[in-house]
Amino acid sequence: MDLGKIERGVRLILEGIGEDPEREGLRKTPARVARMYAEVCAGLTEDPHQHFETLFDEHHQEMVLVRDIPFYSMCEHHLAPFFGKAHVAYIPSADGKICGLSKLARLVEVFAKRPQVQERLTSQIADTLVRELQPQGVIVVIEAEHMCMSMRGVKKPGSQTTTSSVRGTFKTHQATRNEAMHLIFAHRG
Ligand SMILES: Nc1nc2c(ncn2[C@@H]2O[C@H](COP(=O)(O)OP(=O)(O)OP(=O)(O)O)[C@@H](O)[C@H]2O)c(=O)[nH]1
Ligand SMILES: [Zn+2]
Repeated sequence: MDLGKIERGVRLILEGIGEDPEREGLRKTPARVARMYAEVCAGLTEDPHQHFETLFDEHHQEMVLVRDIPFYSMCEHHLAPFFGKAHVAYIPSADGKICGLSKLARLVEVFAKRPQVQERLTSQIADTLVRELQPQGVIVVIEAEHMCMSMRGVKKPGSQTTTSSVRGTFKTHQATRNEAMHLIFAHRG
């Protein structure tokens, strides 16, 4: 990550909007923003595989669901935040390979912390789980609000975008898919 380059860019933006980057309140802003971008885009330099080096053998042939995983990402069109909740479910492989529950949330983080579109975020999580766990099925549902739609442009605060990526059994077996959707959404009444 080239922090100096980001700093120079932020300084140019400040000049571009007619601000004085040398005034007291803004003097450290380019450096702060550079550190912020390094943090919110840290997933670009992370390999999701690192989170799946430790797996457990457990003959659990039913669904595992972690619901309501909060995330923050950056829309790649406007570099404005989009944020919400991810729900990640899988059915372990026939030979019974499971991962630590936190790893599902870590996977969301790796792909959220980079310039994204919600559709790709959803499918990257699903496809990585397929690759790492060879599960019988995976379903990923993401609900998010996009600041580029809330505070600018079409200005529709509160609008929620839902995306899903469905693999394996969840795709071929309607009842299994319905069960996952029920577990994800039913608690909302
Ligand atoms: N499919 C998809 N679109 C997104 C996402 N985040 C933002 N967008 C959209 O990206 C589009 C970019 O459209 P453009 O017409 O190039 O940009 P714009 O003129 O700023 O568009 P407006 O937002 O409509 O003002 C907008 O419609 C955004 O709502 C996302 O995660 N997925
Ligand atoms: Zn946007």
